[in-house]
Amino acid sequence: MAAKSHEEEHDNKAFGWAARDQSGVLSPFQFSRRVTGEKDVAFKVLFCGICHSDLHMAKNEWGISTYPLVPGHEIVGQVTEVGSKVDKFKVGDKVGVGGLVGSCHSCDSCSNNLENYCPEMILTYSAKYHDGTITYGGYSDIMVADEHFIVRIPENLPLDAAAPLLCAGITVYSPLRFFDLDKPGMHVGVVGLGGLGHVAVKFAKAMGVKVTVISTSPSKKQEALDHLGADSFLVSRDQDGMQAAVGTMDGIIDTVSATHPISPLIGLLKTRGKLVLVGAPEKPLELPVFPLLMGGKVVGGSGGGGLKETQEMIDFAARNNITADIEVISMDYVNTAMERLLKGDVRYRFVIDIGNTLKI
Ligand SMILES: NC(=O)c1ccc[n+]([C@@H]2O[C@H](COP(=O)([O-])OP(=O)(O)OC[C@H]3O[C@@H](n4cnc5c(N)ncnc54)[C@H](O)[C@@H]3O)[C@@H](O)[C@H]2O)c1
Ligand SMILES: [Zn+2]
Repeated sequence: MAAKSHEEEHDNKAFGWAARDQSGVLSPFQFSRRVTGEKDVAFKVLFCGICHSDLHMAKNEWGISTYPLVPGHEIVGQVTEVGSKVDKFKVGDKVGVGGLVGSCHSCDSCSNNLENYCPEMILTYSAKYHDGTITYGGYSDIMVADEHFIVRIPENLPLDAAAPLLCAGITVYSPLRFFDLDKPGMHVGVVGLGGLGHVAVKFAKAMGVKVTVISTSPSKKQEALDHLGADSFLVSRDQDGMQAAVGTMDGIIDTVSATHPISPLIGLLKTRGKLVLVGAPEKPLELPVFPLLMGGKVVGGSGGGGLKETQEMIDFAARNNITADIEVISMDYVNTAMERLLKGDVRYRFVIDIGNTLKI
């Protein structure tokens, strides 16, 4: 039997924008989503952030993309239907979905609320769901997901500026907590002042940490200090400034999306300091060993976060009035937005107004 088309494999009609090949260019796409199952929550998508991962995936830079590919994993909206066994959500609730829509629920990682590290975790798009069909992300009109993967958006957060917390937010919050870089008085560096980096500054400041932004763009200095609340700003090419900061940081969150040298960053760490990589360049970074040995330093990584921690992060954001700084765009601007994102020309996250601008 021939496989059913994207439009017919499920009963609910859906519409979004998809990349068709490695050009990454997005265009309108009709597909379908499953009928709301007994543990599912269905919602109308209102806003969706554009993460740099969407760009890497649309262009298949990590070699795992399946086309047609509907990106989007910073998805927020309002619940339209819940399954008969859903008890945490009701119609009208404001909710979101981040990077994950499934996991095995029985491995060590899942048992420890780390669904993000489950070997069978299912990404929100371009992955195979339990029923064998391909998942599609939030650049689309409707969404359906198991209630376990649904996050409640606190009432006081604006939906558009809260959307990026579902990926950018949890991606930086989780390592600050796990690597013990969340203690008041500590000194943390944030490398790359983009979508992830700017919310890293906000979370770290709310935790009482002293923050230094390390960036290639001197033009971002004033805003980082005055507006985002960073304590200091280092231009990575400024050798004198970098030299003066050697050995001063307890940890560094590196959000850079392209390959870059990490030895200067390791140099900034105190003895036993930690460099945590969250940016995901397509090519490997060079790992210099001696700078690590000299000072017992640690290089680690972190990917997203589990669902319990994601809810904790967004509740923390609500208590501390943390949202992303966004540029809201219409759906048909998405390809231009992707080009600008590649050039670092956004302060600091594009969010698509799906509810008002996605038209068949
Ligand atoms: N670990 C995870 O779970 C996770 C989650 C989300 C995103 N990511 C990855 O994190 C990276 C950043 O994502 P984002 O959405 O914040 O992207 P972004 O484009 O908004 O920010 C990236 C920042 O890196 C800077 N940059 C780019 N190339 C650089 C270079 N060669 N040297 C120094 N700085 C450079 C840019 O100017 C920008 O400020 C991407 O690779 C993305 O795929 C990882
Ligand atoms: Zn992301």
